[in-house]
Amino acid sequence: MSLFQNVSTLITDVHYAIGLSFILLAIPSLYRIYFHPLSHVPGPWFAKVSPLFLWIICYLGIEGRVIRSYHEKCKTKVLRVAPNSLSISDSSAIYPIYIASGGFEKDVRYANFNLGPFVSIFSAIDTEYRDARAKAVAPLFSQARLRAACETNGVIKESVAEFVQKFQAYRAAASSKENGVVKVDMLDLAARLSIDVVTGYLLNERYGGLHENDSLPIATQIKKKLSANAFIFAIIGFSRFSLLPKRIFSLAYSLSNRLASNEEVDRSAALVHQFAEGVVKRSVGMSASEIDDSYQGRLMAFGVPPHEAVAQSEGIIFAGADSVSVTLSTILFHLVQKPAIHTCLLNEIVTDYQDRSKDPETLPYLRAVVKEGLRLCMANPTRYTRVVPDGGITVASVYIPPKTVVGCAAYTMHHDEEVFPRPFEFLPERWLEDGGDEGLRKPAMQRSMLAFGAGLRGCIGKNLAQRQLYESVVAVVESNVLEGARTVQERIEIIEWFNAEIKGHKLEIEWP
Ligand code: HEM
Repeated sequence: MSLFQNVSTLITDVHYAIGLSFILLAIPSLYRIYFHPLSHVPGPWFAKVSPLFLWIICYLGIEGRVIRSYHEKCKTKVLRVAPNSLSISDSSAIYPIYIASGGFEKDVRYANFNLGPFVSIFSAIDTEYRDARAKAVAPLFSQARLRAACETNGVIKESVAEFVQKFQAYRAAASSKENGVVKVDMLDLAARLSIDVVTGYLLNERYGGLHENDSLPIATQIKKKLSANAFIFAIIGFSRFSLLPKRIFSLAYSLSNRLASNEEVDRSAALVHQFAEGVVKRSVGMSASEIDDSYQGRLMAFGVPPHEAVAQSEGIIFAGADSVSVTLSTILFHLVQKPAIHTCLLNEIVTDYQDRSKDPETLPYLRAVVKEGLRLCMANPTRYTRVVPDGGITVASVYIPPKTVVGCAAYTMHHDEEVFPRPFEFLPERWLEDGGDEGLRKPAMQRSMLAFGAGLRGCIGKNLAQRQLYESVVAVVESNVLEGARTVQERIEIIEWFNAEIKGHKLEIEWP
């Protein structure tokens, strides 16, 4: 055979191969666009043919804003975001998906959140496994126990008071430009408070976030970040892979760990692990009443072995500490940017809350501020995914067949312009009965709030988180520590992974 014949056979073979690949790709793509049981649901064509689009926006941390923009572009409440996955922006779907009869089952992506070999309350798909553990620890989140922790000598009360003292000391140093320090990072301070509250309240021993650098000069303290941060940010960061199928996830996770192996993360994870191991060790041999009083004690009394109790304790430290600190620092950030709101809040506290006889949640303006903070904070901005059971459901007149993965996202719900006009602005007044529209919007706003998720698999720590938020906002506002401050960043920018990351890991303020 001549060289010419060889080359022309090769070209023909390449043509065939390209043609064949094209057909192999085109057939499933055409099926997914025109014949799939979800072919009637609007969405961009590339999302219909492959999950790659969803994986990429998840990885890049832009899932919330991109999906919201496609809901608007396609003018639909039910959007196809992957061949078998939908985003829903209709608040009437929250009840059937998350609440009725315990809600739909979590989808397999939650297995990517397991604590290594252990399944957590959060990552469990099997509801029996989850319910047994959740039942063991549920009494710890009762309002009566929380109220006691907010009274004098209670762990929440004490931690919040120390947080404000630290804030005031940092302010004094930054105002006098001690050793060149001029800014205070509220996110870091809030993280220190939150880890101390969640550990002190649930594990009966404070991690020591607020005091870990007390021996250092104040200017050095201000510059240093919480020792558990690197561990927390590493967990947040790996959720960028959370939508991948388990096998690809494990591969991507171990590869990224190897490439980005980092001593700081290892040191930080070891510190949190040592702490959790310590509290579990000290719990072995506790009295019955002490067991009753701690998260790890209750889990072990239920039958969880100590090494699993260590992992579950690390899991709850992460779940509790990060989201509350993001929410608290978001609220404080807006109070700095809008001093008029700070003044209204202070007036309400001075007028109606001096004797501390009532529950802070009954103060209308304070409640509005906290609600608006929860709306905007985006601690968990993306879809809480669930699987449609047999029989399917109909949402906004769109039939959704069984086995479809569906989810509502706080980013889409909380930024719905029809429900929350000027959705990206911090406007607590919108929650007041006399907030300009006689409270007419309020029922729809309430229905659209998803900060803590909804139903049985909604946030187990909601009461604890809210208590800490109310106590801290009152204490900060009363202390006047924010007076005269201005924010260094103009706005809060987040990376929209399953747990949001505040860009740059800081929310700084200064006193010019
Ligand atoms: C402002 C603070 C918080 C926010 C915004 C928040 C948000 C959420 C959301 C949205 C979910 C449901 C996710 C889903 O359906 O996929 C959730 C679940 C959960 N949260 Fe929170 N959370 C906060 C504080 C806490 C605290 C303080 C704790 C515990 C100390 C906690 C522990 C959990 C656990 C264990 C679950 C899983 C519940 C289950 O699946 O049964 N969270 N949280």
